[in-house]
Amino acid sequence: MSELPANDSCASDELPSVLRVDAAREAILSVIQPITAVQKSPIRLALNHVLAEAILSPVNVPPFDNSAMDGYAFACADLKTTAKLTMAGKALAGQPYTERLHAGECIRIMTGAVIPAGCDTVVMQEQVTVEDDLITFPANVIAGQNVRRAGEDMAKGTSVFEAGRRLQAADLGSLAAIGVAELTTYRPLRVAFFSTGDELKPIGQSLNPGDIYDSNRYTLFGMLARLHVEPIDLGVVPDQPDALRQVLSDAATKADVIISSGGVSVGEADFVKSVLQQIGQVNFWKIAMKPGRPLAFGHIKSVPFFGLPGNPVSVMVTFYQFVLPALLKLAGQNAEKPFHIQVKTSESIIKRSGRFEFQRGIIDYDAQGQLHVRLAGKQGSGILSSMSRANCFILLDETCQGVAAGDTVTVQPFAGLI
Ligand SMILES: Nc1nc2c(c(=O)[nH]1)N[C@H]1C(S)=C(S)[C@@H](COP(=O)(O)OP(=O)(O)OC[C@H]3O[C@@H](n4cnc5c(N)ncnc54)[C@H](O)[C@@H]3O)O[C@H]1N2
Ligand code: MOO
Repeated sequence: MSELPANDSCASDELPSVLRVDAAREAILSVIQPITAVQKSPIRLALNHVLAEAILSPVNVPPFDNSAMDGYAFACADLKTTAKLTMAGKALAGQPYTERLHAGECIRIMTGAVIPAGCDTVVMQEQVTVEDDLITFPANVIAGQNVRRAGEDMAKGTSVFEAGRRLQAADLGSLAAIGVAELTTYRPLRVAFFSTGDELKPIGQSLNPGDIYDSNRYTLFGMLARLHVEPIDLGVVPDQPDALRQVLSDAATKADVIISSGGVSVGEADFVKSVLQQIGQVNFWKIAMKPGRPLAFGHIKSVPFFGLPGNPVSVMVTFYQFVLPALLKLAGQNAEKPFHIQVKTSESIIKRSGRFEFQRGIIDYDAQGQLHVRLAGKQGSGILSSMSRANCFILLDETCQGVAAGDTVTVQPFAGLI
């Protein structure tokens, strides 16, 4: 691999006493205690909530054996001696056939209708010949075909969901299917967040020389909004220790977790670490990663605090890699393995050893229909547009010294948060 790009915002890779990415994540998770406060809510309002109770099915789903096809139901044994059966009645979904079935008879049946007593098999109507009430069946009918068994989806008394599950759309349907109207879930996390920096202006105001618009509060808001949290937007805090102290102390009285962006490096206006040290505790503040090396993690009283770096890509990467797993654990959600896949890269990737890199990539199909990944443009930690273009992180570990086109790399697809 040749030279690094000139606009690399993290040029020095040789800083001492930095934590590895996995060690930092473990250190964070080891001090996060899940909340215990719960609430009851109707299932529709529980979408995206974390279940605080295990759910066993009180019923069978489906509740009865029923037809998977529009067609004819009968006792399969009857077809041993004849291919023709006489239609004796009709069963529709919600309108069961209740008479007794005699030998040599079949029932016209619709999808979802109860399988009448005495029947065990259904043939779809396209496969029979109908002459008035006489139905001729094909050969090779298999006993039990097209019958959906009672409880085959969710059996009475068995586990449907474990506590700690974050409820998805399909789950709401499953809960409705077993007749559950209300649930106990953990209450939403209260997440306070703010930006720091004298250069930051809120959108709607005009920019003076040296000013930029505050974008981090919007990316943070967007990622938090995808989770089930109560966001507490504390705005932009100037680069003044007193102001920071005030905002942080106040946030610790009302939030379950506090997130800031900016002011964590070594510049003359970077006060986050020193203020955290005064009013709380700094657990660590440097990680061997790019982007996102300066990340102050600590707590104020018992409230975890994440001081994310100010660069717009760094804020998103560190949120995804550290804040997200912490928020999920804090919210009571069961841990999940990160979803990583191996994909060929269609271009070479520049990387020097030392730090774990999260480059922004696009997983796509090439002209031959093969899955591949390519870079989502420039990789500087200020290139926020690369996050909008990307659909995954390309994970390059500390020892990697660049990747050639055609090599296989590990990618982490964005999971609906970015
Ligand atoms: N001498 C050193 N300088 C820097 C180092 C270092 O190790 N030694 N690390 C660099 C790295 S890597 C990063 S990342 C940044 C992180 O610094 P801070 O967290 O103190 O961030 P700021 O200096 O406040 O801002 C960095 C950059 O991002 C812009 N920014 C900040 N907040 C926002 C916002 N809310 N919306 C949009 N853009 C924002 C800010 O204007 C700066 O351009 O430090 C490097 N320096
Ligand atoms: O550019 Mo720094 O490593 O982004 O976080």
